[in-house]
Amino acid sequence: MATSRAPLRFAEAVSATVAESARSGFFFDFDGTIAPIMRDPGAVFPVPGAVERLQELARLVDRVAVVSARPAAFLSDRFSAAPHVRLFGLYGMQTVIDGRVRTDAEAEPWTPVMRRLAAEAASELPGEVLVEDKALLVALHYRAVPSLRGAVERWCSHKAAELGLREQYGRMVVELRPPVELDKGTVVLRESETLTRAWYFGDDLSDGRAFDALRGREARDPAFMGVRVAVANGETGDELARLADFTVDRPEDTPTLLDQVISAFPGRRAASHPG
Ligand SMILES: O=P(O)(O)OC[C@H]1O[C@H](O[C@H]2O[C@H](CO)[C@@H](O)[C@H](O)[C@H]2O)[C@H](O)[C@@H](O)[C@@H]1O
Repeated sequence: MATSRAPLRFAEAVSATVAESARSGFFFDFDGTIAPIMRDPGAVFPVPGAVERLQELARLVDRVAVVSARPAAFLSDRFSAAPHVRLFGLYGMQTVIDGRVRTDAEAEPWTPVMRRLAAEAASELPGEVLVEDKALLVALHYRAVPSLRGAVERWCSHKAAELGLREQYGRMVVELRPPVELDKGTVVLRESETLTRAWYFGDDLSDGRAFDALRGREARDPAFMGVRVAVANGETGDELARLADFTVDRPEDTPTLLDQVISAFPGRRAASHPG
């Protein structure tokens, strides 16, 4: 099921992780990686078995985290049954500490700008564009009408230049966000500082930053092993898969791959799959 894309063999990656479990970590993107892609972002829940696998892994290694563009409150709701899983939302601009959402101090002052931007998007763009107002981020979805991609991209480029914002392209979505130096790569780099093994699972362009962060760390520290797992999909193309050590075909396969990891720990069986 897992396909090796590089010299690293899956069994080697697993045994090296088990051998250094106290200094190992697993990091997961959410949408398209451990959750299905759907028309309505609000209707998305993790694939069957994902929450249980992440919680199980969190008992076995130093840390497990979800690193997503979703708001931290959304992640908190979806992972309420996995209290040991760390949650980083809005590309690291939010995190959940002791059950409370904390927002990055540099990003927070941009809230009024981003709220106004969401209102402008709703009034200036065609009604078929779904405006997802995430308080500090505005996501403009054209999944319902893919032919609106050009109009959405032009509007975003214009607004980014006018307001000094950053653009992030994704799966039938363009996002505008404050110009703070946080992304999935900076989160993973910081969170894996004390680790010698770190796995990252992703499906989209923004996940490339996390893959790059692991590569960079490997280059600086020969004792460090990064493991990149891509969830293949036609929308992102093969760009991420080419950078990955292993690929799975769809989010529903991620828990199955995690079963292979979990069952390698002494005395462990994977959590039973509810699906
Ligand atoms: O970092 P992620 O957790 O992968 O979040 C990336 C974006 O995911 C969501 O959009 C994507 O999934 C939607 C639901 O399946 C789908 O309708 C949309 O076309 C995809 O782009 C989320 O709604 C965005 O806010 C995230 O930026």
